[in-house]
Amino acid sequence: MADAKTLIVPKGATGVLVFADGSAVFGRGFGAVGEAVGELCFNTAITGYQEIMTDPSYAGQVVTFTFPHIGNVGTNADDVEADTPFALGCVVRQDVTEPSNFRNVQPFDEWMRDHGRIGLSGVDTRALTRMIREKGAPNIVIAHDPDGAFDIAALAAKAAAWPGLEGMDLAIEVTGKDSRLWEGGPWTLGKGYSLNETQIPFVSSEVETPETGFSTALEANGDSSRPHVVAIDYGAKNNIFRNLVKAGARVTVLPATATFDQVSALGPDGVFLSNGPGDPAATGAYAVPVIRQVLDADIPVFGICLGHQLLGLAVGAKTIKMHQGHRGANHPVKRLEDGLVEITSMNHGFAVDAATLPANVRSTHISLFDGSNCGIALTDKNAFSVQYHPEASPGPQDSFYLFQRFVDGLKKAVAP
Ligand SMILES: NC(=O)CC[C@H](N)C(=O)O
Repeated sequence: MADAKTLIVPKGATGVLVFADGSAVFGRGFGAVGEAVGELCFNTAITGYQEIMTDPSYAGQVVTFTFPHIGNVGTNADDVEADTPFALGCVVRQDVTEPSNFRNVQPFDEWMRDHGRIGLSGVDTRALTRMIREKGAPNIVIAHDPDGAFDIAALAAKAAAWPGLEGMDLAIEVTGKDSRLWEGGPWTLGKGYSLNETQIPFVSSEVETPETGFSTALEANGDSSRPHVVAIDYGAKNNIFRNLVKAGARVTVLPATATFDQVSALGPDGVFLSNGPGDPAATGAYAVPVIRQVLDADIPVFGICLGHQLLGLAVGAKTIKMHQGHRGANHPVKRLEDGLVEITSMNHGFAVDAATLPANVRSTHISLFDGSNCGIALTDKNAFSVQYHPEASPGPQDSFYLFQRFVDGLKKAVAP
């Protein structure tokens, strides 16, 4: 890493990461030409770069992949967790090569370019990861210019001026704007995504009416013998909804700003709180009052990641910004009820501070990497949440049981 004052852009460098202190890491740019400012984090997953790039929880962040070969299987229309990438860009060790996979539709670098995302290759990602581990996730600018005409001091000033993720509500920017009915279960080889027949007829993807809000959704949403989960979308990964369907639910998705009246008008058997980007405390300003009303109404609740942090805030706990966060597909988590270890998918930079949990909330899971809180359950209500990602995508599917546990609990609730 070189100092800004002595910095000369090396010959052939077409991409750069610039830090707020003026230091820089050069490489080769790919994908979109331009620059973006955000937080740099690292992800240790070996597979699933397209799911990672399209996870809305990465809004405001640039991902450096520790696995050296990224892009080598190209991209396709199925391996996406949202309609578009949300990570601002990525940093990789090897240059992106010609895709080699029967599922490839478009090379990764073209896909990045078409979606306005900046890539940087040829970087010593091990050194970068060690630096983040030691100093914490930094604010950076990533830039790509085929002529290598970088004004490092100006880019460093932009990185320094960026306020950082703490205090930033990004859920409001990435949430779906309309209510929608979710259809379809998980992907299988040769079949793609299953369309769950009991979820049909699919009447409309926009069921909001100006007078009644979302109240027409219930009739529209298929088989009423399946428990109805109303999912609040703070920046949800699609595979969460697919897993809820697989577990037997029918799912209506509402925007992050949905009011309690809009939620309850749908007659939910359960409410799901999704993952999402940014600082939970900032999103909590409007999300927490709604979640408290849901809890007061004794509607069962399940939350994942940001949804976990928001449930924590709703019961009176505090959230904290972590030093470097957890991002990868191999994170061991211990289930405290019986000591079972789940290997999990993770993506978070904030956490629930277990020391602030009130008496009626127990810690259910902890990280075996650093002992941080990874799950909570209320002792006096049917409400629980986990910090990690049981929907995988990418990652192991050890924790699918959580979807089943939630939906089975609702079936009991709706049984005659
Ligand atoms: N995946 C998520 O939901 C992330 C939650 C939150 N934005 C965090 O960084 O901790």
